[in-house]
This record gives sequence, C-alpha cells and structure tokens, in this order.
Amino acid sequence: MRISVIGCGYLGAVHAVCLAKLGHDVIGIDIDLRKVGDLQAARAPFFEPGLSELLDEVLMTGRLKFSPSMADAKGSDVHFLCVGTPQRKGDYAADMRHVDSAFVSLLDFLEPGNLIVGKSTVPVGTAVRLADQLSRRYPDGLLAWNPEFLREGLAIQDTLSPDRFVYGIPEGEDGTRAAQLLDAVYATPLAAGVPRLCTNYATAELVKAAANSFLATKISYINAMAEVCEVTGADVTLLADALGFDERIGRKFLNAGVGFGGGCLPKDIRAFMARVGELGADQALTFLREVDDINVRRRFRTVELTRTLVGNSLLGKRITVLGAAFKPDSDDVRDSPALSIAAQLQLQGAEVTVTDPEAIDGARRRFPELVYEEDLTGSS
Ligand SMILES: NC(=O)c1ccc[n+]([C@@H]2O[C@H](COP(=O)([O-])OP(=O)(O)OC[C@H]3O[C@@H](n4cnc5c(N)ncnc54)[C@H](O)[C@@H]3O)[C@@H](O)[C@H]2O)c1
Ligand SMILES: O=c1ccn([C@@H]2O[C@H](COP(=O)(O)OP(=O)(O)O[C@H]3O[C@H](CO)[C@@H](O)[C@H](O)[C@H]3O)[C@@H](O)[C@H]2O)c(=O)[nH]1
Repeated sequence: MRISVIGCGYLGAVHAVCLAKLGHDVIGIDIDLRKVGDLQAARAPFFEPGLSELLDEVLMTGRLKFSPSMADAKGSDVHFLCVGTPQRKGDYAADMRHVDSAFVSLLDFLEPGNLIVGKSTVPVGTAVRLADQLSRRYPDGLLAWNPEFLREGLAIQDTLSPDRFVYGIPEGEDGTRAAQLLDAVYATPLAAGVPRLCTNYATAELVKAAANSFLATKISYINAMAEVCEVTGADVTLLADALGFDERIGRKFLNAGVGFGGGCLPKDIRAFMARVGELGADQALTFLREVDDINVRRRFRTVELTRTLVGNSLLGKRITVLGAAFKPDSDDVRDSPALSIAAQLQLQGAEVTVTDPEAIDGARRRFPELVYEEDLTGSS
C-alpha cells in the first residue's frame, strides 16, 4: 500500500517510519525543508529512543522517502494528516491553520478511492467540517479520524503496538470502505490482537481529548493530594503507592511533582477547555479549568519551596536544575515545567544552571537568558 504522511514533526516522523517498518511504501511530506533534508539523510530531527536506528533501516529498504512537495502525495492510497495543532496565540483554542492549509493543498492531488486520515489532535467538530469540504469537491471522497496516543520516549513501541485503534468514520458504505483501508494499513498490529473501535467522528475526536484530560486529571489529583500531605506530614509517594494497589485506581500517572508539561497535555487540555466553552458544556469547563490551575500552581509552589529551603531569599543563590526536557528520554522542551521554574528562579535573583544530556539546544532557543551545562561537571 502507498501511504503519504503529511507533517513530519514528532508524530508524523514516527508514524512514517513505523508504517514503512510495517511494509508500506511511505512518502513523508513537510513544508520544513531542513526537517525533510535531515530525515532523508537518516538524521532524526529530534531525540527519540530507537528512531535513528529504525529510520536508517527503513530508508535502506527504499520504502520510505521524504519530500517538501505536496504533489508527491499523488499516487498514495491513504493520506495521514499529522501536522501540528499548537495553542493559538491570545487564547486557549487550538490553532487549526496548519490542518486547514495542509488539507486544502492535499485536495489538489487526491485520486478516486483515496482515504484522508486525520491523526492530529483537533477540536471536536473538525472532521465533520473537513468531510463537508471534501464532499463538495469530491462527492465520493473518504475521510476518517484516527487519533494517536503515543507517548514521547516510547513512541516507536506505542506506534507499532498501540493499546487500541480508534477509527472515526462516517456511517454506511463510506465508513466500511474507510475502515477496510485502515485495517489494511494496520494489518500487522491488528493481527497481533490490538483492539479496534469504530465510532462516529465526534466520538473519535473526543476519545483523544478525554484520554489526555483524564491523564492530566490523575496528575493534578495527586498534586492536590501533595498539598494536603505537605501540611499534614503525610508522604505523597507512599499515599500514591497505597492508592495504586486498588486496581480501580492504578499506580500509573500518580507521581506528584512539578506538574505536567510537554507538547500535548497542557495544550490539549486548554484546547478542550476552549471547545467545551464554545459548546456551552459549563460543568466540563469548570472541571478542566481546575485541573489546569492546579498544574500551573505546581510550578509556583516549587519556586516557593525552593526559596524556603535556601533561607527565604533566592538572591545570589546558586541553583542547578537537572533536566530541561519535559520528561526523561526526550529532548522536547515544549512547555517544560523545569525550564519555566528555572526562569522564575532566575528572575527572583538566583544564579541558575540547567543541565540536560539531550535538550540543551532546544532549551537555549526558548530561554536564551539561562545558563546551560551538558552535564554536572561545570555546576556546583
Ligand atoms: N508529539 C506527540 O507525542 C503527539 C502524540 C499524539 C498526537 N499528537 C498530535 O499530533 C499533531 C502533531 O504534533 P507534533 O508533536 O508532531 O507537532 P510538530 O510541531 O512536531 O510537527 C508538526 C509538523 O507539521 C509540519 N507542517 C505544518 N504545516 C504543514 C503543511 N501545510 N504541510 C506539511 N507539513 C506541515 C511542520 O513543519 C512540522 O514539522 C498535533 O495535533 C499533536 O497534538 C502529538
Ligand atoms: O505520574 C505522572 C506522569 C506524568 N507526569 C508528567 O506529565 C507530562 C506528560 O507525560 P506523558 O503523558 O508521559 O508524555 P507525552 O509524551 O506528552 O504523552 C501524552 O500526550 C500524548 C500527546 O497527545 C499522548 O499521545 C499520550 O498518550 C499522553 O500520555 C510530563 O511532563 C510528565 O513528567 C507527571 O507529572 N506525573
């Protein structure tokens, strides 16, 4: 099967490489010429365990190519939309410009029977809107929404062997054809027993928003418990261990700390807030807002605690922040709690050094005013 993957950032690059590993002929398309050049030369544009090796392997087979031109999508049976949906400047909503412009330029290269598959995380209602646009130009055009649940740091394993596939598809014959094409794309993991759910578009879009906001809720819940532990002398880690033995609760995502960051959870919960606000679902909005507020407060609380620990003034205190990325096994510094805490400490007069084995370049671009060290040798 020939597949195009449009947008080769984090999600798209991993998806393209994994689809080629599954035996498909894949063309990865991105408007960023440098990214295309790097990928074509077998250089992963970001750090992800196992990605460089797999990229090298599949490029050698000739099954994977990259291009900056949408025209190269022509001839593919399935086109995955993997472009970014960042937080819009000025409000919490998702910025849909990349999805909309990639979708419109793809329309010029569609052929009869092709399937467009949205993988980007989008506000509920997007797929219906795009399907409508598609059908006005191609009455028999097919669109599915197939959200992605991979975790950075475990992206290859999560893509080749996910917990589930969710296909948001239209009703009737079109939906059956879309599901059959997606089944052919994912034949290997499906044969290994990965469950697949067929839903309407809105459910598929909401599964993604609900999954990320539930994960965010678990983290904010345990961070709220950490506040109570602090004032009572209880131990939040042992509390989480004890809660986690209850299978209905589970131990995962109950690690208290500086709160969640990264390119997904913070922006996705906010985009979801914006959308449920537009839809008038006020109770959901109040709930999600609290999850976000608790998360933001963790960063301030960490700065406060640090000040208390060093004698109530940060002025001239030498502080090393271990890790710039938003989590281990990643060089992703998008909305990194560590960097925002480091910047606040510096603003309050501390002499801050940030160390990270992988993420310093990205961190320096976002926070040039901070001092960086590759490792701990230069810090004290
Ligand atoms: N990063 C993850 O772990 C992850 C996991 C699941 C879902 N998602 C979702 O996937 C989407 C992409 O996320 P990401 O982290 O890969 O973003 P990203 O910013 O790393 O990558 C987006 C890519 O799209 C490219 N692009 C933008 N407009 C384009 C166009 N018109 N044509 C071709 N390419 C274009 C950009 O150049 C960039 O390389 C988002 O909606 C995100 O929420 C991300
Ligand atoms: O108990 C925990 C678990 C995580 N985190 C933090 O939460 C953030 C997000 O972690 P994680 O979910 O592992 O990272 P992502 O790679 O951003 O993955 C999330 O976001 C992706 C993009 O939408 C989804 O596909 C994944 O399913 C979802 O887990 C990080 O800052 C972690 O440090 C905690 O603070 N406590």
